[in-house]
Amino acid sequence: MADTVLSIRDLKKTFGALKATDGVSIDLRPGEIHALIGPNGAGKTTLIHQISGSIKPDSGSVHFLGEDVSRLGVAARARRGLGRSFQISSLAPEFSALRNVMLAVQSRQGSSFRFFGPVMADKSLTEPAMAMLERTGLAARAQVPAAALSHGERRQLEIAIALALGSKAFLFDEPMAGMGPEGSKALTAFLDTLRHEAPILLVEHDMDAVFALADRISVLVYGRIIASGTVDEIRNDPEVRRAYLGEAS
Ligand SMILES: Nc1ncnc2c1ncn2[C@@H]1O[C@H](COP(=O)(O)OP(=O)(O)OP(=O)(O)O)[C@@H](O)[C@H]1O
Repeated sequence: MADTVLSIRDLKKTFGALKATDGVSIDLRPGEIHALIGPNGAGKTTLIHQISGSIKPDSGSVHFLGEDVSRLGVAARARRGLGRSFQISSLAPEFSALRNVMLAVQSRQGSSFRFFGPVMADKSLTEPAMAMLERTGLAARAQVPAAALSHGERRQLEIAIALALGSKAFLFDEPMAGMGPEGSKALTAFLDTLRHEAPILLVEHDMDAVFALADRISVLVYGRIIASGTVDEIRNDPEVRRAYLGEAS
C-alpha cells in the first residue's frame, strides 16, 4: 500500500433494493489523476460520498495514506488531508480571496480565528496565503471578494484553501459542471499541474477533460467497475463503448 495514497476495497451500498455501489475497489497513486466515468445514475457521487465519509457504506474499506479511515467521519478524514469535492459554501463570500485563504492558514496553524485586530498585517498569515494563491494562479485576484470571482476562479480559490488546510489528495465531483469552454480549458490546465501537489480522483462527464487529464480511467456502470485502464485502453474497450461512450467516442 506504500505506493497508494487512497485504497478503496469492495465498497457496497444499497438504497432499498438498489445496489448503488456493488463491490467497488479503486486505488489512487501519488501524482496521478484517476478519472471515474459512467452514465447518469451509475453511482459515482454515492461512491465519492463514501470515500469522503459523508455516506456510510454497508461494507468495504477505505485506507488513506496507509491508515484505515473507514470508521472516521468527514471532518476527521479532511483533517488527515482528504480534500473533499468543491463546496462553494466553504467560502466566506464577502471576504477577499486572500482573506479566505488566510482563514485556512490560520486554522491549520491551530490559532483561533481573529476577526478583530490587524489580521491583514500579520505576515505569518498573509505570506503563506499569498504563496498558495500564486500556486493556484489567483495572485492577481487576491483582493477581490470571493463573491465577485468567476465560477472557475472560485474553484481555484477552493483548491487554494484545500491546499492551505493540508490536503494530500482530492476528490472532485464534476468540477467542469456549469463552466463554458474557456473555463473548462483553464480548469483542465490547472488540474494538470495540481496532480503533482496531490493526486486527484476525478468524476467528470466532460470527456475532453477526462481524456486530456487522466492517467487512468475506471468506468462505473450500475454500481460496478466494468473496466479500468489507460485512456487508450478505455477508449478502445468494446464493452465500455457499448455501455457508455457509444458513438461519441
Ligand atoms: N439517498 C438516496 N436514496 C435512494 N437512492 C439514492 C440515494 N442517493 C442516490 N440514489 C440512487 O443511487 C443511484 C446512483 O446515484 P448517483 O448520484 O451516485 O449516480 P451518479 O453516477 O453520480 O449520477 P450522475 O452522473 O447523474 O451525477 C441512482 O439510481 C440514484 O437515484
